[in-house]
Amino acid sequence: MKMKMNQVPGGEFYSLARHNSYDEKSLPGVDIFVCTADPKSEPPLMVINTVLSMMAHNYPPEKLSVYLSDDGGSDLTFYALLEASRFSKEWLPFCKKFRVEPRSPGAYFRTANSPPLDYDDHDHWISIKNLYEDMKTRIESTTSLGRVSQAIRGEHKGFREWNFVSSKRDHQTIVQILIDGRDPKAVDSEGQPLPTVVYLSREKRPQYHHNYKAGAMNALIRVSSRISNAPIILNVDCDMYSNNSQTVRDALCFFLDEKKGHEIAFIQFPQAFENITKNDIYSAAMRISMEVEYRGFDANGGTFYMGTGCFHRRESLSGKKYKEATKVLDGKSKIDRVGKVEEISAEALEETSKSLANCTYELENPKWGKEMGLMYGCLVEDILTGLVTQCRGWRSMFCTPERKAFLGAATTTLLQSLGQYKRWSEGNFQILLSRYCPLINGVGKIPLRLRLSYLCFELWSPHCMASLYYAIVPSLSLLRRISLFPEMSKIWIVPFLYVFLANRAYSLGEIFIWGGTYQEWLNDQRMSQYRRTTSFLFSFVNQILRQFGYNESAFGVTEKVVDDDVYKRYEQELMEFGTNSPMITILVTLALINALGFIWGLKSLVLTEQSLVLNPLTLQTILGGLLVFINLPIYQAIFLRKDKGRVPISVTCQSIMFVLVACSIALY
Ligand SMILES: O=c1ccn([C@@H]2O[C@H](COP(=O)(O)OP(=O)(O)O[C@H]3O[C@H](CO)[C@@H](O)[C@H](O)[C@H]3O)[C@@H](O)[C@H]2O)c(=O)[nH]1
Ligand SMILES: [Mn+2]
Repeated sequence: MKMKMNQVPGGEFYSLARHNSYDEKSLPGVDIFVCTADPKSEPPLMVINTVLSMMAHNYPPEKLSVYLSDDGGSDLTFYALLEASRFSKEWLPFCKKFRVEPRSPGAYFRTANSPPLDYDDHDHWISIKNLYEDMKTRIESTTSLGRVSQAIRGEHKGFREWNFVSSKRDHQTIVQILIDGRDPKAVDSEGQPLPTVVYLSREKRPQYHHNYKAGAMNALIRVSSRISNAPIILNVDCDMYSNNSQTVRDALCFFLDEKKGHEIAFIQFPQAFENITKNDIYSAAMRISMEVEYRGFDANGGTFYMGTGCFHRRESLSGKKYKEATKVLDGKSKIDRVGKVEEISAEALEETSKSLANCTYELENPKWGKEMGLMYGCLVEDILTGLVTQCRGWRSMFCTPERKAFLGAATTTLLQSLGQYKRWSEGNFQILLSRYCPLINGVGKIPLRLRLSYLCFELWSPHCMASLYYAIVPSLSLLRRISLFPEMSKIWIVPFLYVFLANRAYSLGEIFIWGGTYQEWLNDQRMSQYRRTTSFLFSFVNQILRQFGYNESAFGVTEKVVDDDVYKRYEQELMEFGTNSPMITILVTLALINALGFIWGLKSLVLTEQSLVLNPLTLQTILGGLLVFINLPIYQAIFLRKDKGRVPISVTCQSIMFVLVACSIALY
């Protein structure tokens, strides 16, 4: 089910051109939430580049507020945001003047080395670039120092809050309004109003569960409702900068549609990444998912919420059912300065909104995380929240404009990628086993085909069983010449060959149609196999243990930076195995078992008189050969590579032990 851009089932929505004719004054406010969790894994410079790109959307600034949620509770991030709020005074007019795209200064200056030819204001361009470079140097040196100097601390009252912060997991709520959109003095260098910018670090205490990103989002929803209370919320991960300044208007085309707009709870833009290598070695771009599967999902009754690049109607996040929705979005903004200045000062506003982000708030209001806001207790809080919203009667949409709306950082090492898939598959499996299981809970609420679409993801984890079976049993059986498949001459071979060949041909065709390479397809096949035998296995076991109360789930934040030499290998598309980890040990063990099985299989094929067609081990040996082919990068990393990304000797030794055990069990 392939659909072109914004092609909506039923086609009830108007075209994107509509936003040009919309009355600017009546546009609704938009609150943008950026989440960050750790200044080490998510460098403050990257975070503020995302914030700046969000501020620079082509949208009336008095209707825009950007909130940064910092679960790292770090003054380094606060400092970077302070720098960004100052720089925005130059950056926003600059973006307008030079029609900059993308509006993340980091991304823009990485590619644009000189001013666009049709502008003669060369000096202005250079001066802004220098301003950015200086800011970058200051932020990076402070970050690498690991603390904010006394001189800088004197620059803003907000730093005083860190006198009371004992650690990332133990501190009070910090709310700092760095740019107060209501303040007539909050203007850029051209005298135009600036969007509101707020730093939030919710309270954390060791005795209270903080519910990871879902907890952060819920604190943001409440604090923003006190400060700007825009009816539309956009949320992005801190690495996902805006690549298209029109995106807010694109999304509003749907929300503001007179006939159907009020039905929509959220509009999801695809995830896209700026650091994908030519052949996408870790299959991180998810090309086919984004281009084909998610559009099909949408056609099946609604897209799912991917946690980033998603616009929400605030009402739908406050637990309202679709039936209770208001029809018209409020065009008035709390931050409207036309004619009035709200009586309450920024300091007072900070004070009163703080309690909304305290740990005890949710104890007194236990509906949060269950009926209100994002859902708690699931490693894919986004998917579950989207599903629950759809079950409350709301619609959702997948919006895929030609120019990518947001660009983020894809994982750049094997372990990062496997770890991310572990979290995703575990979260999805959690949903399957929970009372929200769409197959049961969705009955009468969402269409069967949408329920089945969710199921494809929810069954990832249990899939490990089949994959492990095929990766282990046929190879070990070859050692004892036990035949598992029919002979090539028998008719029963047909279903096996059909399933195998049809699936490969189909996926290869798909990749080609959507502009991929053969090597990319191969990498995708390889990564699927690696994920199934590691990520899915771990998530499966974890979740089963959790069912019996033995395990707690933790949201491990994906590293967004790696060492230079690791990154160099990523760019050369060399797989990174250089860490001592159970996942790598499993991959190496399986690869060695496959190699042994294949060699034994070949030997027995060669040594017998029987023709290949009649030999009962032929298909099994071919399967072994394919597995060996899939595992080639692993053999290289064990035996041939010398760089730091090779398989560590200790991992190889451990794996050999496991292989010996497996072979002895098989042989005796
Ligand atoms: O306790 C936490 C943990 C994470 N985050 C933020 O959540 C975002 C996503 O985390 P990341 O480590 O980048 O995970 P990914 O696997 O890349 O995230 C995908 O999958 C998650 C669910 O597993 C969704 O929440 C994300 O939006 C989606 O992009 C980042 O901005 C983090 O700063 C928090 O704010 N608090
Ligand atoms: Mn991420």
